[in-house]
Amino acid sequence: MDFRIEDITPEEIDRRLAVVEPLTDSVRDLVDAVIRSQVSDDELQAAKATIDEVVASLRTRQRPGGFGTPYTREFIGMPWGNAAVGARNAIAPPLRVTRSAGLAECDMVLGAAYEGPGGCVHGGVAALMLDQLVGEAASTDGLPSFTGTLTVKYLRPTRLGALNARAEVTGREGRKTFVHATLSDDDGVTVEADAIMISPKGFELPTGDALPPPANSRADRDV
Ligand SMILES: CCCCCCCC(=O)SCCNC(=O)CCNC(=O)[C@H](O)C(C)(C)COP(=O)(O)OP(=O)(O)OC[C@H]1O[C@@H](n2cnc3c(N)ncnc32)[C@H](O)[C@@H]1OP(=O)(O)O
Repeated sequence: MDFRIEDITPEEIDRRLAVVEPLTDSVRDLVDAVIRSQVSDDELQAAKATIDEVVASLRTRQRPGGFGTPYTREFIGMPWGNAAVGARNAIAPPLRVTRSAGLAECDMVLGAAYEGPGGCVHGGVAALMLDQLVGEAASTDGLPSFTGTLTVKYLRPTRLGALNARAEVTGREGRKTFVHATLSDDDGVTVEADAIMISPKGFELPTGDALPPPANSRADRDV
């Protein structure tokens, strides 16, 4: 797993987020617009040419590989490429997770970009959301952990739209943390998951303290 220190202040984090979050929002909006657009073929082709120009301009300077999760010297993580929460990742809804001891929760709106069966959330997307939540719940004591096993049970179709996800630690055994998670709509639970999360062998925080919550968005930073 890549680990790098980015020696910046909380103010600099906020400044960078203020630039990238609106950009990512625009790209997210673009994805939705392309899926649902009913303009003519000529207009679609013109849009492609404009988008290709923007992509070429962004590619003039690129990071090799993924974004990774840089940490400040105070161990504030910046998982900005993360597929569920990343501030620079338009694939992420993005989730805005609230955490307390052994608990992680978030509201989200999953639109057209997350469709599997017509009008419903893709099963893999539901699993992605719950995987993030179980990871967040298991990590609230400060130790990061990997998903070892994630068992997902789809109780009924999840309609696209407003949803809530919740994960709660149910037990710990050595390096293993057990977590139960649910995805719900207004009528109740649609998907539930159980996870066995494993902390890496010999991993200790350099400070011996719990990690502060990651800085995924300006909203998180305001908490
Ligand atoms: C805040 C951040 C949120 C991030 C959320 C995102 C979460 C993710 O998606 S993480 C990415 C997906 N997961 C992965 O890529 C993990 C890949 N797997 C691995 O790296 C390793 O197999 C790992 C770390 C899980 C376990 O390896 P290792 O530490 O060597 O395990 P090992 O020493 O053999 O076993 C330790 C214990 O865990 C158990 N265990 C090991 N692997 C698993 C597993 N896959 N499932 C369940 N239990 C397991 C063992 O049985 C053992 O239990 P016991 O102590 O009772 O005997």
